[in-house]
Amino acid sequence: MTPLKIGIAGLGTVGAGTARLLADNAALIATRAGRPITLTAVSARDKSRDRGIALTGITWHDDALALAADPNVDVVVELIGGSDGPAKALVEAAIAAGRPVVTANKALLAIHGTALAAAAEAAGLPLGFEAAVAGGIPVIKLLREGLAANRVSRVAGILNGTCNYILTTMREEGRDFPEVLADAQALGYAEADPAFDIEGVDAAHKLTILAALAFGQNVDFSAVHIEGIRNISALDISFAEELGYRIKLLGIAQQTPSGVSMRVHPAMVPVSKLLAAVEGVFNAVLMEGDFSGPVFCQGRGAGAGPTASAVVADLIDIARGSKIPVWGAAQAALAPSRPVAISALTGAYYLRLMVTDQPGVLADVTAILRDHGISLESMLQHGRSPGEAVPIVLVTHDTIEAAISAAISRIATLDCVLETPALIRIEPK
Ligand SMILES: NC(=O)c1ccc[n+]([C@@H]2O[C@H](COP(=O)([O-])OP(=O)(O)OC[C@H]3O[C@@H](n4cnc5c(N)ncnc54)[C@H](O)[C@@H]3O)[C@@H](O)[C@H]2O)c1
Ligand SMILES: N[C@@H](CCO)C(=O)O
Ligand code: NA
Repeated sequence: MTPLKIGIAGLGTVGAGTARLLADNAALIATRAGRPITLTAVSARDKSRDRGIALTGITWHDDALALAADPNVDVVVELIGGSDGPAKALVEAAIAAGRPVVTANKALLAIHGTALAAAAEAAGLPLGFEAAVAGGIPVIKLLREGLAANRVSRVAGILNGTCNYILTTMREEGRDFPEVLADAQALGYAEADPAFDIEGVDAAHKLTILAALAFGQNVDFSAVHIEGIRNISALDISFAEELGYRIKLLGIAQQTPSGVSMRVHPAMVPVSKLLAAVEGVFNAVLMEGDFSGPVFCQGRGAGAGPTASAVVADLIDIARGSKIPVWGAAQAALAPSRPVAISALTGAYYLRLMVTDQPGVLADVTAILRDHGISLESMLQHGRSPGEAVPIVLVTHDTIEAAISAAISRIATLDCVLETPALIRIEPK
């Protein structure tokens, strides 16, 4: 059978992992794809680096753009990364040259996904991106194909392996944030700039992609409310535990009467929920279809093996001649997104204050909450240290975010409040 010839740009964690998988499972892949999938060309920065993969007989291009024009390449696999620059130029050039593209680049798709899909559709070419969201979990296929008959009301997930690994390790081992981040980088989980992980941007790229598929809308990264995990302290992790929650960085896209609300932020997840038990580098996504009911999937969200698994799944689809629309419907059928402001969100909140331990503090704080119509479910304070700084935790009943934000702005100005208050949204029980 004629092989499908692959050119890979970028031989880092994912690129080298993909080359390894194509070699190690070649016979099985050929059987399932109906023909061999063969690596014929690569482009990377450093030709002399040992990546543990054999590159003999494979064409080396110093310029990744040359892959798009190489007559010995049928499919271009973009594993460089970055929303613009060489990754975007390569994907555009490959489509213009009539080559299908597979990419793991969520930043590129979240920002330029509409234009790239339009170009691919006009050229009648597949554009695969299973690896871009939740690594080895086949969540793109699940939403676009498995749940294609459903009206989806909500997608919620743990979408960043680095953050979940950091939060899990901080809780289990009581280690500090920077030290655990260095581990995640060494394991190949983090983005080239790990700020994308810890600031929630990477999870927001992935949520943008999931929301486009789930709600039949164009990608709209700018509509996502984004908060990362930089300010999550060991103190909040331990209070969460005491209250029966785990702190997770969640990405949530939800249909509301006024549009699709999209947000990424740390959340207190009740320990009884499936998402609370997803630990380490694992990702998970919970989807609600009107006929399917809830669908939950879990797997490794980052790292060479899981991500390569998703890249090669897309290559097998292409070898099989699959013709699935990039975003699950013709480009013309997709709607613009209708963003919903975070201030309109309703839910319960965890509020932790560092205050001076003195009479009247709680009365001042609760008076402000009362003035904003916010009622309390519970309160925690441990021990007494008169005149010293102590943490107090307040858990609210459901309230509108605009009210709690306004209340916190006032609480932060009280003399007895010593630090910026910590506010964490609570997922429903
Ligand atoms: N690491 C993961 O777990 C993971 C998981 C899912 C998706 N991704 C995505 O996969 C892509 C690659 O990530 P990675 O972790 O392998 O990154 P990486 O930094 O390990 O690898 C990227 C490689 O691209 C090379 N490169 C840079 N500019 C180039 C150019 N102009 N031409 C050719 N090569 C060039 C770099 O030298 C580097 O080796 C990114 O889009 C990332 O977001 C990564
Ligand atoms: N940096 C990403 C890689 C997987 O997309 C993560 O940690 O989840
Ligand atoms: Na995936």
